[in-house]
Amino acid sequence: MAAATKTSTTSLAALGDAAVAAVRAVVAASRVCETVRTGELMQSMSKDDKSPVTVADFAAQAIVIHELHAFDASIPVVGEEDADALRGDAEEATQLRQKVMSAVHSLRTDLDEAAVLGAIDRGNYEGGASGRFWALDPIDGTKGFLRNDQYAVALGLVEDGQVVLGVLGCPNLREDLDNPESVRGCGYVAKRGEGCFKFNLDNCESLTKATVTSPPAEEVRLVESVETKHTSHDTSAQIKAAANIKGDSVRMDSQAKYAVVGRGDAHLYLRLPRAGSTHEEKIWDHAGGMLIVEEAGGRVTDIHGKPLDFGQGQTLKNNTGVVASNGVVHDAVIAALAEIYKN
Ligand SMILES: Nc1ncnc2c1ncn2[C@@H]1O[C@H](COP(=O)(O)O)[C@@H](O)[C@H]1OP(=O)(O)O
Ligand SMILES: [Mg+2]
Ligand SMILES: [Mg+2]
Ligand SMILES: [Mg+2]
Repeated sequence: MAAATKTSTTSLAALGDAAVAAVRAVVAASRVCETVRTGELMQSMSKDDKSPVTVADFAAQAIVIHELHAFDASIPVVGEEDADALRGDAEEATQLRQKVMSAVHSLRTDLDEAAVLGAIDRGNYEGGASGRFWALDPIDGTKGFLRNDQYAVALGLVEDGQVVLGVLGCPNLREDLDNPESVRGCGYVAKRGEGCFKFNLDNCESLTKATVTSPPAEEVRLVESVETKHTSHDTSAQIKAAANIKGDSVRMDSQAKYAVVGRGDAHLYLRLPRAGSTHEEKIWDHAGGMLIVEEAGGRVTDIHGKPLDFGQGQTLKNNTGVVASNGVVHDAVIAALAEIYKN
């Protein structure tokens, strides 16, 4: 890799106050998640939709929203979690609540139960096409987190339906996908019109520019979900063949997939609805990651080539699936998808 030049490094402060607040909040939450993942506080439960949520999801949402509120209390938050499961005297709720408090206190001893539950529940905004709001996934890829695999703390700032700031904390991601010895704990921040930057989660004040890369067909690498319910692996194999993409395929949980495309380690991320799926993608699953890839010089659309529409409430109801790429392979992939999905 080329040595850093003056133009390829910058300070977090140069991206402005909202970026500073967002990055510091994500870094703090990433720390708490790692404390839970590697310590004694892990507990998970199943939500109504059968997806898992853990002590760390709640603690991370509390930490991020507390910090964002201190930055600007007037900006509402669309967050994935709420505190219902932590309230009341039932044994499971009490146990979970105590562990969430211990997780938060590993970093912030000043927050009491009311502050923590209140912060979590402040993430109840419905979103929409006008005004500003944060979209927060306190742990994206909870299944990956539980497998000690990839997960991300993901945050986006949406302004009149457009993502203007994106931050990802990927505590279990190494700096180089091809080097298992490389440094672990990667952060990313993108500001609309100002580029995409990477940082080490241990030092978020110093940023290095991140850009997509465009290798020959033999080296174009696909990233896709580990979970077979989240994407069609069969269809992605067909797309690779049709679009002349010949590199390897890497399966990885969470928005870490956007991060590896944005930094140039992978070149195409496909999220392809399975036949008959009625799943609407949530805005917090894409807001942060999408801007990381776009500002790194890549392209992000749905499977029909339409831009993702973040102004429709909590879900991307006007979109189907996601294609994120280095830009160069994008049109061929969309053409191949049109052939496959017409049937
Ligand atoms: N049936 C589903 N189809 C697509 N995505 C899903 C589905 N169920 C949950 N998800 C969400 O998919 C994302 C992770 O998927 P992947 O790791 O495959 O990219 C997460 O945001 C997860 O939520 P969560 O934030 O609760 O982990
Ligand atoms: Mg979830
Ligand atoms: Mg998610
Ligand atoms: Mg989540």
